[in-house]
This record gives sequence, C-alpha cells and structure tokens, in this order.
Amino acid sequence: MRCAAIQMRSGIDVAANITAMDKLVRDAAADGAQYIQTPEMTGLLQKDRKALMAAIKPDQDDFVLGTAASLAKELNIWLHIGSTPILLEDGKVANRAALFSPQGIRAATYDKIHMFDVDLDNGESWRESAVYEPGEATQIVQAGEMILGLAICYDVRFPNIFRDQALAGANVLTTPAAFTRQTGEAHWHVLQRARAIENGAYVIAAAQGGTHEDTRETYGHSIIVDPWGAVLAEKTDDKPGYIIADIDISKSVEARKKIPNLKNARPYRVETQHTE
Ligand SMILES: O=C(O)CNC(=O)[C@H](CS)NC(=O)CCC(=O)C(=O)O
Repeated sequence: MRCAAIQMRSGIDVAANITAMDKLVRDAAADGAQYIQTPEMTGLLQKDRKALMAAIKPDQDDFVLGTAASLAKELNIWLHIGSTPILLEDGKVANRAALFSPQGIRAATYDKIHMFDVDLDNGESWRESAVYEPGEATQIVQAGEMILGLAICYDVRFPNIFRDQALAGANVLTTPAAFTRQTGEAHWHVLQRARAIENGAYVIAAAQGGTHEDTRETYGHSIIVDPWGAVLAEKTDDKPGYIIADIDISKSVEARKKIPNLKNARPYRVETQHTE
C-alpha cells in the first residue's frame, strides 16, 4: 500500500492552511498514495489562546475535518488528519486526530493523551494542558491491509502506548507532529526509529516544519520507518511537501519473527536496593 506523509507550515489562517493541505494531498494522491497523513495541528498553529478560541469550531462544524471527508471520497484514499484543534462542549479544546475512509466516512477519532508541559533550556515554555483537554483512550483501526495505531507528537515519548497498540494488533504506528526545532534536532529520528524497531511495526510521521506565522519554529523531517528500523522516506528539510513509500505488512510479520520481543516479554517486579 502506497503511503504518504504531508509536511506543512501551518499558520494562523484556517482557510489558507486548508488550501495548502488540499494541494499537497492531491499531489500525493496523483503520485499513487492510497493513505495520506497530515501533521499535528494541520488546520491552525496559533499560540495566542484568544485567537485560537475565536477560530476553532466543534467537530461537526470543523472545516478541516469537513474538507478531509470530501477529499478522501473524491480521491478514493484513506486520509488521516494528524490533528487539528476542536472546540469541546466545556469550552476546552481537543488536539484531535481523525481518519477518513475512501468512502469519506470517519473511521477513527483520537484525542492526544500526553500534554506537552515542558520548559526547554532555550527559554521556550509550553503548557499544552492549559488549553487542551487530554484524551483517555488509545485507538487502533483497520485501514485497508494496515492496522493503524493513532498517536500525536509528544505521545511518541511514551512507549507504552505503542506497545499496547502493537499487542492489540497494530502494524503501522502513526506519530504526526509539530516537534520543536530544538528537541527535534536532538531526538526526532531516534524516537521514531525506536518505536518502529521495538514493536516490529512501520512508523509514519507527518511533521510541521519551519518558522510559522505564530513565530514558533518546528523541526520538519517527516519520516516513514520500516519495521526493521530502516528509513524508507524522509523529508530532509523543514519545507512543505510530501514523502511517499510502499508499505508491505508482511514486513512487520517478518520483523516480529526475526526478533520476537513482543512474545518474549515477561512480567517482573521492580525492587529497590538499600545500601548503608
Ligand atoms: O499547541 C499547539 O498549538 C499545537 N501543539 C503542539 O505544538 C504540541 C503541544 S505544545 N507540541 C508538541 O507536542 C511538541 C513535542 C515536542 O516537541 C517534543 O516532544 O520534543
């Protein structure tokens, strides 16, 4: 199955972001992609809370999700919105991913579980939990021959989610992202490849990249990793575009046969040693 990841530089104007997404999705579909993933916060990258709240809509009225449903149907593809901000009933916001089938039907919805509440040593300070309501369930879903595990960005640092998805049957893990430039340079490739290797699964990660209208800088480097940890495709910069690769699910079966660590896992205790 041909799979693509769209790299974007989403700004503060939802309509402009949708136009950018639409073009790149059409380009990747014309290149044969049957599954296309967009990055975290496809529809809006807006640091200013007031402006964010003024621009977002409830799920059923959201323009990105509406556009994605009709694009998926028109192009006959699986379209995975890596995430977009969605207004919830209590006035909070979900960092929400959604998968649409080639019939334009919503196949899965996932709200990011882990909030990026982090102070970086370059002075950047992030408090995702001040605005966003975390999700409480991880999701896996069949898409053609693939069984996708859904996750978002900072979730990639919590390996148990992916282990649980793999044990539940997932063979393609997804980590759409808006990684900071600083943490991306230090950790991005290792994290994505480690999740693939330790679970014998593909990893597809569409990324935001570059300097955005809201002034933040993201790392880019959208990537597709195979179940043996090899990088099948990588956007080696932070510019908008797409990457594409052929995914063969039997490679996941093969990797898990070579290294059966999912089967070899054992329960254990943690014992703390006290030395005088
Ligand atoms: O807040 C928004 O507008 C959109 N959300 C994000 O950009 C999120 C939360 S602030 N970013 C990350 O999770 C970066 C993780 C990361 O960079 C790392 O784990 O190193």
